[in-house]
Amino acid sequence: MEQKNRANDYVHEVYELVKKRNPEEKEFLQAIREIFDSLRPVFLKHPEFIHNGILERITEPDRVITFRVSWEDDTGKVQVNRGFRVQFNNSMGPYKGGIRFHPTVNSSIMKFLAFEQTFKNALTGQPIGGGKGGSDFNPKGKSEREIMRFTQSFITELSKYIGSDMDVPAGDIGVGKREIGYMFGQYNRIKGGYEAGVFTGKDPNHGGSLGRKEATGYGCVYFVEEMLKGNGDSFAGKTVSVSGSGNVATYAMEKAVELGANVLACSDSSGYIYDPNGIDVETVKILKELDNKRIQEYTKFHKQAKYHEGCTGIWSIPCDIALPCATQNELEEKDARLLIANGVKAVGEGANMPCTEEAVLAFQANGVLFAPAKAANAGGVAVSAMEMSQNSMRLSWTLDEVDEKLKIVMKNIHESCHDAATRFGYPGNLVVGANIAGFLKVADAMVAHGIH
Ligand SMILES: NC(=O)C1=CN([C@@H]2O[C@H](COP(=O)(O)OP(=O)(O)OC[C@H]3O[C@@H](n4cnc5c(N)ncnc54)[C@H](O)[C@@H]3O)[C@@H](O)[C@H]2O)C=CC1
Ligand SMILES: O=C(O)CCC(=O)C(=O)O
Repeated sequence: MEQKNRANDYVHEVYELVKKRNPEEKEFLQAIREIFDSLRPVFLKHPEFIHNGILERITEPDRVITFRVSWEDDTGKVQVNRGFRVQFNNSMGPYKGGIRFHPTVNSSIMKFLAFEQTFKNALTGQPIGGGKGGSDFNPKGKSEREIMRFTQSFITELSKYIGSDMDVPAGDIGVGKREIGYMFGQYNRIKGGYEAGVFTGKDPNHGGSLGRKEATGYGCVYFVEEMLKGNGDSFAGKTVSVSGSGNVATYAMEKAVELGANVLACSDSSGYIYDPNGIDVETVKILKELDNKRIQEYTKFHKQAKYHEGCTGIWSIPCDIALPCATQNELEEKDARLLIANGVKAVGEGANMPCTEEAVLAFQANGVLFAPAKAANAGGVAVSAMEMSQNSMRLSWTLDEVDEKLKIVMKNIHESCHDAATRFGYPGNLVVGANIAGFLKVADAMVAHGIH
């Protein structure tokens, strides 16, 4: 009992400390609470983590780099944005995590993403630490040249802090292979060499890995399929709603359809489409990947489909499986309650922290199978780590080879989450399982590396 109180007090005290130090950072504090809620049983079994001040240290980033990004728009006007890189924890390997270009980017969002990334990356079983970066630059409405000039300016400053054994950025919202190409080109230009492994998510024709663009979405569906299998079920014949229509959403839809599901709806930040015949993923790819169009345009090619303004309306459509693949806190408690009332069986988080804390609790309390982001969307970074391996070995694996490895990684992550949940007294709770399994790996490494 005394030990239990000590574990509870420790978690509570450190949370209060983090809150005091980061009072305005609501997304960061949300991500901290989500992990802390799972960790109490860990400190009962591992008092050495308390003795080594692991929670105090693991919640403070190694460093946060903030910088000015000046660039000239097409009219010759000087524009200034703010750039970030949060190097959160490198106990498991070089900092690794995407770069986000979106007007909402701020310190809280960067820190929550980098914190989550630390545990996600540990779950993959690959030697990568946690980081994340980005800028409040809005790529919407910018010309190709403006995007290039901005990206070059961004990486000119960031190049001082990254490197293939130091910190390896990749894409995220608003950053795909085009932007990674500009960053890679500018980095090599500044350094005067060719450092293949300094970025991942590169074009497979020049240094990237086949299967990277598909990996997060496919990986999410592989994870959910494992979770369903554990409950005697599968994607076959299920109805699915997928929020977003970007990189993660598109390939989650593609894999779900391949496994026999009927994807009925997807969205973007303006609204959602419902197609009673099932979403035609090739049309979404053409609209989004090639033409950069709004999802509304889908209805021009598929007359039976309906477009609705407002992105959260997508959760009012009855479905068996919901895959939120757009952005943080996009699925709130009211949306969860609608999905539950309409009989949803499983939820898989393709985006980072897309469900609010209240939504997650509602799903769990109502017996909905729930696959948390740091496990379910780890396929992208796992294939990024494979890209780093290929770059080091100076060879390229085939798409089938990468996909086979991805399946194994996702199966292993599911197994370790499932086992950790059982071992620590929360059988079937993959939120607790993912938090504990990821935390144990990072905490063990931090103890081994001494206090610093
Ligand atoms: N790209 C990757 O490999 C990985 C991405 N993620 C996460 O997945 C999420 C999506 O990232 P990407 O697909 O790469 O970005 P993206 O930029 O390719 O696509 C984002 C999509 O979400 C839509 N969107 C934005 N806000 C929305 C909202 N409130 N409701 C509905 N749609 C909205 C956008 O219109 C766009 O279609 C993010 O949370 C990201 O951090 C996680 C792991 C890896
Ligand atoms: O591929 C990577 O390095 C980063 C992926 C990422 O940003 C994420 O997992 O959220």
